[in-house]
Amino acid sequence: TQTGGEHVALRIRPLSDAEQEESASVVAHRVDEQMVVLMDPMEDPDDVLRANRSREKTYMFDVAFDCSATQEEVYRATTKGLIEGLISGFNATVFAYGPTGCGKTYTMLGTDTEPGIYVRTLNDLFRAIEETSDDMQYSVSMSYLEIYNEMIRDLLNPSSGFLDLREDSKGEIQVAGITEVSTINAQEIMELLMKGNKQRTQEPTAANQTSSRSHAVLQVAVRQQSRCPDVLQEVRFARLFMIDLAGSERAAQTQNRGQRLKEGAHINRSLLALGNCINALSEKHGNKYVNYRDSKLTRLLKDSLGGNSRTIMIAHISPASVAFEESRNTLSYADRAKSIRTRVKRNLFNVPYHIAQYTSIIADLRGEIQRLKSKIAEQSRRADIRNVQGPQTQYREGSSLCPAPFLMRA
Ligand SMILES: Nc1ncnc2c1ncn2[C@@H]1O[C@H](COP(=O)(O)OP(=O)(O)OP(=O)(O)O)[C@@H](O)[C@H]1O
Repeated sequence: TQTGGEHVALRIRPLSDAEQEESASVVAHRVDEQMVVLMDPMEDPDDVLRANRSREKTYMFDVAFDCSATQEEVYRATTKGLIEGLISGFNATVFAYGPTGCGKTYTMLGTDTEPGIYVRTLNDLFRAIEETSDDMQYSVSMSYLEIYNEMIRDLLNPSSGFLDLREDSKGEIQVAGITEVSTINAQEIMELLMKGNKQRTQEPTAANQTSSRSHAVLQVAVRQQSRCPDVLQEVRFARLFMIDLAGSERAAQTQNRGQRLKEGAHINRSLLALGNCINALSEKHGNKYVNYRDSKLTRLLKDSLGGNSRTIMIAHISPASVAFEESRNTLSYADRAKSIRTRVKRNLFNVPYHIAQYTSIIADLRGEIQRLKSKIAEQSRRADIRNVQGPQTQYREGSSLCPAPFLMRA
């Protein structure tokens, strides 16, 4: 068992064209590797009387990035470290949080030329598996879904309708009927994810032309088993969730009406439930009751948030003055997430063997017994021959064939 601290990163994206056109100033700055300052755009630096009412605030995270950070740097500092644990049976979760248009999809999926965390993680996972595959046998499967208005859709097979969450016999939450893909070709995966992402419910909002209205969840399951057959076969199983959350802005702030307002309410329900779980989990001595059942997202993430998983949150903000309120909300949400503590244990279990497998193991063991029996028989036959020859040798004392020690004893 390991105690994993919540790992919270913050990424500030570059000013967008629209923000530049609005002549927005930059109010969010990365001070150093961990510190971020959000300045108050309303503040007049010459107004000494109001200086102590400033809303300027600094925040500390495990790691902070600004617009100069590359996709590789963000991946290395956040997610890369999870892979070793994943192939040893530890669950992990990475989620991208933040308001619409602040770079969540860019960080997670990225572009063809600047791929994000999904593909980089899978590439390194496959490489790590290849390096240990002499002794271990792995199977990897992937699924990609969205949660939109509290309904689950398979992004790899959108025509399959809405899917249900079920709890399996081990108490783990599974999505019934989801498409599972097993491929270790990174190019193929990127194509699948790009295609899947196009199936996401996206609509232009006032805040983002191609705003994702849903939470997208890429789930990777890794199953590992020793290559040598044994009656009690140990199996390690781990799940990695990589989640691109829907925009966290309040419905009212994006001037949404009708359907958009309803979506906003559902998105907020999931994010509120997520926030409530984070709050409950981060209270040191207070109420430890965490209600995961409040939304599909928190039910699916039950193990990741409070239970058995290493969790990384990458919060995203715009640097622009016009986004001050949203950035402030995001920074304090991410700040609260820092105090979650999870206990992570390796997922190990023994597979109950099928009768046919027992029969083949018994046949193998019989063969092994037979081989050992004949080896023992051969050895005792040789020993008998030596015993018969031994005394004769001793009687030939003095002869040139007699070994020196016998001569001396005589
Ligand atoms: N770090 C970055 N560097 C360069 N471009 C970026 C960066 N972050 C975001 N962008 C660009 O900003 C735009 C909005 O980003 P993105 O779609 O990732 O936002 P989002 O947070 O996923 O939004 P939504 O919640 O609406 O889906 C995209 O055109 C994206 O390419």
